[in-house]
Amino acid sequence: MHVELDGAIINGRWDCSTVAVYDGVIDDDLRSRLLGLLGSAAGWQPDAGPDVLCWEREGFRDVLGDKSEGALSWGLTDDALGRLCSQSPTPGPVLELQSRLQLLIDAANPGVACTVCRMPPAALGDEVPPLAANAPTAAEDRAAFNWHIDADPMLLPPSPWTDYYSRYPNRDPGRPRFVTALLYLPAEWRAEWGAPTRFLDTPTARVLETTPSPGRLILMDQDITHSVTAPNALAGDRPRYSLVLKLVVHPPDGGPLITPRLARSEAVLFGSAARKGEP
Ligand SMILES: O=C(O)CCC(=O)C(=O)O
Ligand SMILES: [Fe+2]
Repeated sequence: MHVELDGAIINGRWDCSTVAVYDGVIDDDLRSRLLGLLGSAAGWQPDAGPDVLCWEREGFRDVLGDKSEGALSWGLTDDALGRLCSQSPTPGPVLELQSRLQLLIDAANPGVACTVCRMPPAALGDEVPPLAANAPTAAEDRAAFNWHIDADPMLLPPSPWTDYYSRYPNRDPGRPRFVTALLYLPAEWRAEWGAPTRFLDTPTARVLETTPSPGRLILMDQDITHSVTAPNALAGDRPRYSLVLKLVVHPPDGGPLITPRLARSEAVLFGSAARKGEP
């Protein structure tokens, strides 16, 4: 599935955000090794609940690092997050994920050499890690999962990044595109357990949902308003684990001013994205 939403004219150019859903990019072996990074030991049973040596109850941590009061959901401890984000060395499964994402972007942009990088600390500061994980469960306070954006190159705080690139609309041709890779990690997830990710088409208030499925990968623009939802009671205690990797996709240096694509196929237009050319 490759969907466009949030259609608008930006700087005289028709612009839409993308949500692209990929099955089969993350095979079961890589899925289970990535899930293993969210626990401390081989004996951990992911379906029984988050490993308390790596997870704690906290407010949902969005890109601003807020811990909203009273809304308790599971978040990785600082130590576990540090291990996940480490680049000395980078955990093997994360390296492999990154190289598959580069191949996927290569395939989506034939003949155009785009480069996939982690969101650098120069853009959002050291407080916002480029990797995060979620483990919503049915028992949780649903208010914990707010609508949010991950980041927007137009709304960055002053930083070395804005010194260099200034602020610009995401998807501006020739500029780095802010993209999030979201991965569903449970070994099994049934439709009746719910917990979709929701994406808001702001101009029409219509909501697009992606259904969790083992190893399913979502590539999405970071400026889309979206939210996690909690599983429903049929899921029991089972957490719906997801891994989130914040990326920037650079178009080629000095080449034609293009916007890197997130999928090769033609997009289905959702909500306001279908309004192109309307008065
Ligand atoms: O797990 C999900 O459905 C989305 C997670 C998310 O939006 C985030 O961690 O920023
Ligand atoms: Fe998010």
